[in-house]
Amino acid sequence: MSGGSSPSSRRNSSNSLSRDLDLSSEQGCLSIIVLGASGDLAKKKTFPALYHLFDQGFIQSGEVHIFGYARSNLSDDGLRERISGYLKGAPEEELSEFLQLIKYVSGSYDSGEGFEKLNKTISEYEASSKSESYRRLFYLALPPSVYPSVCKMIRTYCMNPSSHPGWTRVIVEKPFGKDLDSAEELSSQLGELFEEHQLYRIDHYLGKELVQNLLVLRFANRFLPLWNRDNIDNIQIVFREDFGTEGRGGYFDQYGIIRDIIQNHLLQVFCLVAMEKPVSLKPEHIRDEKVKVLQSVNPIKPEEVVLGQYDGYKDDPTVPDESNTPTFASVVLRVHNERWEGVPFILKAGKALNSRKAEVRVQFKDVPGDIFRCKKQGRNEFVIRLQPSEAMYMKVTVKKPGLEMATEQSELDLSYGMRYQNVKIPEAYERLILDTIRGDQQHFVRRDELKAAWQIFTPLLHDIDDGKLKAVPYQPGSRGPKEADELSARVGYVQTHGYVWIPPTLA
Ligand SMILES: NC(=O)C1=CN([C@@H]2O[C@H](COP(=O)(O)OP(=O)(O)OC[C@H]3O[C@@H](n4cnc5c(N)ncnc54)[C@H](OP(=O)(O)O)[C@@H]3O)[C@@H](O)[C@H]2O)C=CC1
Ligand SMILES: O=C1O[C@H](COP(=O)(O)O)[C@@H](O)[C@H](O)[C@H]1O
Repeated sequence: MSGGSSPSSRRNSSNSLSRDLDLSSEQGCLSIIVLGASGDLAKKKTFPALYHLFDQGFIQSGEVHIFGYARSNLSDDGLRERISGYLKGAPEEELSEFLQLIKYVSGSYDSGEGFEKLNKTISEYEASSKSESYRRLFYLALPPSVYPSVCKMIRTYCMNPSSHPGWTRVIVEKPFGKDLDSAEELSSQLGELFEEHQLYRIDHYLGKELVQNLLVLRFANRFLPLWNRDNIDNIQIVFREDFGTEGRGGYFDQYGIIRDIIQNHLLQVFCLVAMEKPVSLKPEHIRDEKVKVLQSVNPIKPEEVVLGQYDGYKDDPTVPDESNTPTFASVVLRVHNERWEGVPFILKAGKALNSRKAEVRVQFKDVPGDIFRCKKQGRNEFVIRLQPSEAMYMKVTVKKPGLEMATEQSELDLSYGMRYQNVKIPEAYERLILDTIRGDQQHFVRRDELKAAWQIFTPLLHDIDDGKLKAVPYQPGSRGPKEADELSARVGYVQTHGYVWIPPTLA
């Protein structure tokens, strides 16, 4: 938690940034409305992200007001108290200044009454602000089942008044549907109410520092023409969590790990790893390339899928005894294009495993004409660790220091904790909310991208739902089913043995 800077110095830093980014067209009175304000996501992610934006001067008193909306009967102070529970350690003065920006409005998600009241509260604040333009940002921290009715209410009662310039934007959270048909239905319902440029489909992985860095890494460097089937043998995109579905079994059981993690978070990472260079950094150019690569993915072969369910998952009373929902999956994607033909992309995610990490591991082919017996040392691997402890490292074979001409594996290492010691890496939600305020859709999922993503996974998901593919049991705290490592080996991944990393020290 940062602190210590005075509100005026925070404002100055924000002003200079605004100037650099030429955000003058994005000024005026800003209302941020968090729908589902009493819920988990709002408490744990949305309000803390708003606080951090405030703390850094990106949103400021006098310009912004925050409204919480939910069914619960709460007072302004009641909501503020809940939020401050998740902002422990924040300097008291700043926290209290931030909390004073928050108002609570209670109402249901499907009746005009509550939304009329909400609109009235926002309008009173706007009128008192004396601003020319009004910006309204709605954040739906809600279950997707209520998106259509809530969006209809926003459209009917709460749009930015046409008498004032400005905008209305809506952030929606995943899951966007359960399969291709349901996602398309949801997209059509929302599409009838809002234009695509007003909708921000959030995938918080796109707000992570090293995910955003993928584009820079690939397209701002000269050494990565190696990034193709001639040099790369296989690529793994891995998500591991060392805790189970604790308390979320009821939700999780309806979705499973493929819908929860792979179809969205890992597939977005896949897009950035596999797509071609966009024409420019314009959001539409980037998203065009993502759609293209998604459309080049071949149908998934059932023999290139391993599903697992950890022992004890069904002990949760909200999970049915006969559940076949996977808590672990390893799925091989194959891309039918000139760059990637023949290179397996192994997308692997699991809960209740032996470690927590998310990474991209690019494994290169064996060295041809191997005079140094490199094969024994292991292949070159380029690892981009998204979390925890952000890092990029390339495992390389080098001469072992000494008199002998011996080799060993070492690493070219960019550990963020070492290289950027005084830099605070922002939370994903912080960035993405700021992007929405600025109208930058680069890191949000476009409708056709979502459709292409569901097209890849829907046949597999239907087979799982129909019980045609079974989840094998695995021990909590393990690596997951051994069948997953066997699948990786079968499609070409060669595990390196004997590599030991010695963390660098400052001395
Ligand atoms: N800057 C930094 O912070 C750096 C840190 N390191 C650290 O050094 C250690 C070793 O690095 P590295 O070799 O890259 O990473 P790991 O040893 O974590 O993993 C190497 C690969 O082996 C796989 N693997 C692990 N166990 C098995 C198994 N039993 N069967 C089959 N496959 C297996 C992993 O799969 P899976 O992903 O499924 O686990 C992964 O693909 C790590 O702890 C790493 O974080 C190294 C370099 C730089
Ligand atoms: O979207 C989700 O992500 C979290 C993991 O997010 P991370 O930023 O901590 O990696 C996961 O626990 C949850 O099941 C899923 O819905």
